[in-house]
Amino acid sequence: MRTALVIGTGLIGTSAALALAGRGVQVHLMDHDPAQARTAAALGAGTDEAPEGAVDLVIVAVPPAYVANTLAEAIRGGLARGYLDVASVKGGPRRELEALGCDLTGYLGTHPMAGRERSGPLAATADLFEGRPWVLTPTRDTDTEVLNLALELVALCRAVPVVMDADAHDRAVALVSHTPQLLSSMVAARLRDADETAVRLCGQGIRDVTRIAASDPRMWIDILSANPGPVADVLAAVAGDLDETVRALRALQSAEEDKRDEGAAGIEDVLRRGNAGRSRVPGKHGAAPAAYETVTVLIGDQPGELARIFADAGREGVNIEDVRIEHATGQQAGLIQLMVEPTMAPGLTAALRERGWSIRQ
Ligand SMILES: NC(=O)c1ccc[n+]([C@@H]2O[C@H](COP(=O)([O-])OP(=O)(O)OC[C@H]3O[C@@H](n4cnc5c(N)ncnc54)[C@H](O)[C@@H]3O)[C@@H](O)[C@H]2O)c1
Ligand SMILES: O=C(O)C(=O)C[C@]1(C(=O)O)C=C[C@@H](O)C=C1
Repeated sequence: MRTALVIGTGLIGTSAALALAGRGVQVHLMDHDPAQARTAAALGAGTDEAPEGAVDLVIVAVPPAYVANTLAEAIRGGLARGYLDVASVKGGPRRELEALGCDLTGYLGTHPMAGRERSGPLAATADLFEGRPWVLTPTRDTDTEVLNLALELVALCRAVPVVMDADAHDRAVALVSHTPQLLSSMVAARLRDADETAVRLCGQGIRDVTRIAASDPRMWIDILSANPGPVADVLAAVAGDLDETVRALRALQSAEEDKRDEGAAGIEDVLRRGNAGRSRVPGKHGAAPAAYETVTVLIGDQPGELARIFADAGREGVNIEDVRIEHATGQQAGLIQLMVEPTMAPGLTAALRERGWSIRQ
C-alpha cells in the first residue's frame, strides 16, 4: 500500500494514520472538523491536503452512526481501490450500506480490538494496535484486493488479523466489550453522589473496574444502538447473577447457620466462576494468559524514576511482560508492579535491591 485516506481523524483514525505514516505510507487526513485533521497532521500522521487522484485505501474512522453515509459517499466518489471502516459494530453499517444501494465488493468491515477511554487525535498513538486482534468481516462478494489491502493495514499496524462473520462479531463484542462498558459505567455511577470520605479511599480495584467509564457517552450510545439485542441478552444474564448474589448476601445476614452456609456457597459460586472466566482472558499479544510473577517496588513520584527502574531491569536482561502502577493518594510515592517470567523474579528482586530499590512483598 502506497497511499491511504483516513476519514475521521480522532483516536482510532489518527492512531492508524500514525502507524501507516511511520511505515512510509503517504497518508491523507480528512475530518468534518478541519481542526481535527490539522491536529493529526501536526502530530505526524500525514497531510490534511486532499489526495490528487484515487488512493489505495480509504479508512473510515467516524462514529458508527455516520459510517454508512461516509462510506457511500467515498465509494460513489471513486476515491480508492478499497474501502474499510473500523466501527465497533459490524452488522448495522453493512445493512445500511446495502440499503443505500452501494456496490459493496470494494468494501470490508473491520474492527480493531484496541482503544482508549479518551477521544480525539491527541489521544492517538502509533502503537495502539500492536499485538491486538483486528477483526475483518469479509463476505463472499468482497474483492480479494480489498482483503489484501486490509491485511496489509493490519500488518503495518502490527495487529493480529481475525476473520469473522459480522453478526458473530457483534454477539462476541456484546460479551467482551459492550456489556463491560455498561457495567463499568454502572459501578462508577455509584460514586457520583457518594460521600467524599468514601471516594477518597478509592484504590486500584475500582480504578481498574471504572477506567472505561470515562469514555465518550455519545460514541457509546451509537455503538449500543447498533447492537442492542446481544447486549441486552448478556446484561440479562448478569442481572440473574446480581439477583442471586443479593439473595446470598441477605442469607449471610441470617441468624440461622444453614442459611448463612447457603449464602456463603452462593457467593463462592459467583467468585469461582469469575476466577474461571478471568483465566480465559488472553495475555499479551493475544497469546494464552501467562502466569507471571510480580515484583513490587516502591517508586518515588518524580521525573526519571520509571525510566531508571526499567533500565535497571533491562541491565539484568529481564523482559518486563506487563506493568502496573499504583499511586498512593496524597503521597509523593507509589508502587510499581513488574510482571516477569517466574524464573526471572528472584534475580530481578535481588538486583533491584542491590541498586537501592525498596522491594515490597
Ligand atoms: N474508541 C475506541 O476505543 C474504539 C476502538 C475501536 C474502534 N472504534 C471505532 O472507531 C471509530 C472512531 O472512534 P474514535 O474513538 O476514534 O472517535 P473520536 O471521537 O476520537 O473520533 C471520531 C472523529 O470522526 C470525526 N467525524 C465525525 N463525523 C464525521 C463525518 N461525518 N465525516 C468526517 N469525520 C467525522 C470527528 O470529528 C472525530 O474527529 C468509531 O466508529 C468507533 O466505534 C473505537
Ligand atoms: O481499552 C479501552 O479503553 C476500550 O474500551 C477498548 C475497546 C474494548 O472494549 O476493548 C472499546 C471499544 C472498541 O470497539 C474496541 C476496544
